[in-house]
Amino acid sequence: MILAVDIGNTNIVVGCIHGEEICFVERLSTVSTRTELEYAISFKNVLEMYGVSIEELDGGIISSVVPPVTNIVKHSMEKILNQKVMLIGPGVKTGLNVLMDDPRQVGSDRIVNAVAVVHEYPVPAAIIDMGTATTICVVDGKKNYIGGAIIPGMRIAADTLTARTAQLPKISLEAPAKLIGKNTVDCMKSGVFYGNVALIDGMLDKIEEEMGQKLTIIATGGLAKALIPYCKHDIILDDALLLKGLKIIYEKNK
Ligand SMILES: Nc1ncnc2c1ncn2[C@@H]1O[C@H](COP(=O)(O)OP(=O)(O)O)[C@@H](O)[C@H]1O
Ligand SMILES: CC(C)(COP(=O)(O)O)[C@@H](O)C(=O)NCCC(=O)O
Ligand SMILES: [K+]
Repeated sequence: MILAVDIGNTNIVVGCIHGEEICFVERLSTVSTRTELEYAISFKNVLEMYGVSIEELDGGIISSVVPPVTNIVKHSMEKILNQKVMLIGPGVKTGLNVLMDDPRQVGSDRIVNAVAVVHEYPVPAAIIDMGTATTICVVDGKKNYIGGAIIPGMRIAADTLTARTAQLPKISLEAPAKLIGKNTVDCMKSGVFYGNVALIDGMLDKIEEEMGQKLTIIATGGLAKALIPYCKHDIILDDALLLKGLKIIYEKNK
């Protein structure tokens, strides 16, 4: 069994993978002031909650898009596992052909998601990751990573609307009953929520147009579950996509 960790700008996703089976997926907040010990205690607690003992773990792997937190988390995992932990980055084989101006610039979460997709789903494919940012990544019919888009995440969009105006309150991110809002809060919720639904559908239409073919579409990330069911495209929800990619990369490099 391996301990797989994905450090995002809002949350650290933690999971254990045994063979092909994802045993659990949980989230801790990404907090740059937390210490190695504090993260180690959190990881130990999560493992204990799911009845996983340290002896069952063969190793660990991390993907991070938050450099200031990467080493703190890496060292905390090494403390628990008592061995070196693999970090996605230079020198780690992913098997993915990244056709970008500078492949090193691409966020490791986007690479790892794409590795899982080419392994598990028909290509060409588009991956939507709705986290702090909403990212779209496109894999072509030859399993090349060819690019995508980076969009302000739904929480960022809502919070910026609140922060940069005098009269707009902080809102939660659920779908209001009607698209045409009758009060400030419902108007904001409609704009942010249904606006993002339209954005996803619109981007997918345009991407399929540019590619000249239909794509398999897979969505992941903390906000996907709530929003994707409202989209008109056929979209597969896969909460564990990144963990699956980490497992594949771990096996390739161990
Ligand atoms: N289980 C959940 N249910 C609803 N919203 C969630 C859940 N998990 C995360 N979120 C929301 O998703 C966003 C972060 O998504 P996540 O994929 O964890 O981000 P990142 O990878 O950027 O750290 C936040 O706005 C958070 O409030
Ligand atoms: C685009 C991101 C900020 C998304 O991060 P997240 O929302 O998962 O926290 C991250 O993948 C990143 O920092 N990428 C580097 C730039 C790039 O991918 O081109
Ligand atoms: K992410």
